[in-house]
Amino acid sequence: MDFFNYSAGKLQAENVSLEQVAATYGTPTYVYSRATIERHYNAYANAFTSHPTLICYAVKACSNIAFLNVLARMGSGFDIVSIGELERVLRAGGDPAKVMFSGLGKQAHEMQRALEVGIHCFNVESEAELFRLNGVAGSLGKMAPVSLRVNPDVDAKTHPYISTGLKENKFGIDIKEAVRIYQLADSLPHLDVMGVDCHIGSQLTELRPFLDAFDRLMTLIDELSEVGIRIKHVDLGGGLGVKYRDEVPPEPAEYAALILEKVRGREFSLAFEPGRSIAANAGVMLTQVEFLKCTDHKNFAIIDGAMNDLIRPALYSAWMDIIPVNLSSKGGGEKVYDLVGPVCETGDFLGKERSLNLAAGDLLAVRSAGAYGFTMASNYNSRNRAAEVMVDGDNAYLIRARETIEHQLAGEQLLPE
Ligand SMILES: Cc1ncc(COP(=O)(O)O)c(C=O)c1O
Ligand SMILES: N[C@@H](CCCC[NH3+])C(=O)O
Repeated sequence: MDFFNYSAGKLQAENVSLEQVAATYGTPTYVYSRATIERHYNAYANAFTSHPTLICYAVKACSNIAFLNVLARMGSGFDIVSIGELERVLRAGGDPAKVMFSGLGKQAHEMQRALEVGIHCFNVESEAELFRLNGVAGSLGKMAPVSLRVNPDVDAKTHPYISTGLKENKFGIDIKEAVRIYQLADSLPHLDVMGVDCHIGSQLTELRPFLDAFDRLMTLIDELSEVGIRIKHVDLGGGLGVKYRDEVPPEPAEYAALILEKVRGREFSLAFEPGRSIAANAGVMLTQVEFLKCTDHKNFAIIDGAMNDLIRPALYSAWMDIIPVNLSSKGGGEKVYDLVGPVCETGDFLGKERSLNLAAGDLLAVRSAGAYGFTMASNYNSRNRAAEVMVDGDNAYLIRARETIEHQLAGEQLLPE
């Protein structure tokens, strides 16, 4: 079911008119649907009821506090990669005991804060990080719960920039080295070896690579058991893809059925870190056409949303669906347009060669923008970052005001005279 639907030729999110949202809050604006976030989270939670499983939403996909709060109220855990993300989770009412701390460059102060609030587990990616974590935990008189993120060397068959589980990628510990490094972790006095973790990439549209990675982790777990190391949880990371155009990604239930088949008789619990599959299709970005510029070679629609607001098309050549908010445009009929922003870069486009009937002032919705949209936004060209709105049934709530120049200038100073 899609919560962004047309009613009488006008696009709505749940029962709220997006034209009204744009009139109230301006553009560009991200709009999320609470019901969709809940439905996507439940698709995971309900799929794994037969085995102890922790769903840790990957905060990097969309880190708005209201968005996180919707998930926290449902009992979700969280996968974080920085102290900033941890503070957001705490502010949103998330339970620190359900937080996984991923990322390959954790700083000592970040480890300290995470230990103080009592997170579930650190996913450690190198020997050097093990030593640092052991030192920080020791200085606090605590034991740090750890998993090693192993790199299982499987091809996720996704875009090279978002594939993370191959041996040439910077992530994780080579699975061939893993037993030795687990023994090292086990010997350090302030580390408590809990689990094994992997994350092989993002926007995967096939289950085979996940299953191959899982099989490799099972072999590792058996090897660890032979040397007396018992694994309590297996974290398979995130990565399940979504439909942007014509992809047919597997549902969490299909993924769960195959994994649950493999865990039968095993004692460890499971964890997952889905980001995109919860957030992407729970959000759209609204943008307005500023000008049309038609030349002999090309037609451009210059819109007020740009690469600083939504970088995925520029960074990965990602195709995002762009649809009119009001189907009755005053434009003179369909033409093929490149939809470009005002930023001074040729790569500043949100869509190319789209057939649309457009007039200046028309509103457009960029679909599937809930994940890696606002969180990757910047102030490039000193543009203010967009507003964020959450639709909940009949109501729309402003959950982050549009940035202002004053926000941007705060903290900057001139040199003394
Ligand atoms: C360690 C880790 N976990 C979870 C995720 C979330 O991935 P996705 O948004 O593809 O579900 C990522 C991002 O790819 C990641 O790097
Ligand atoms: N940001 C990326 C995915 C990277 C996932 C984070 N490890 C995207 O928009 O597709």
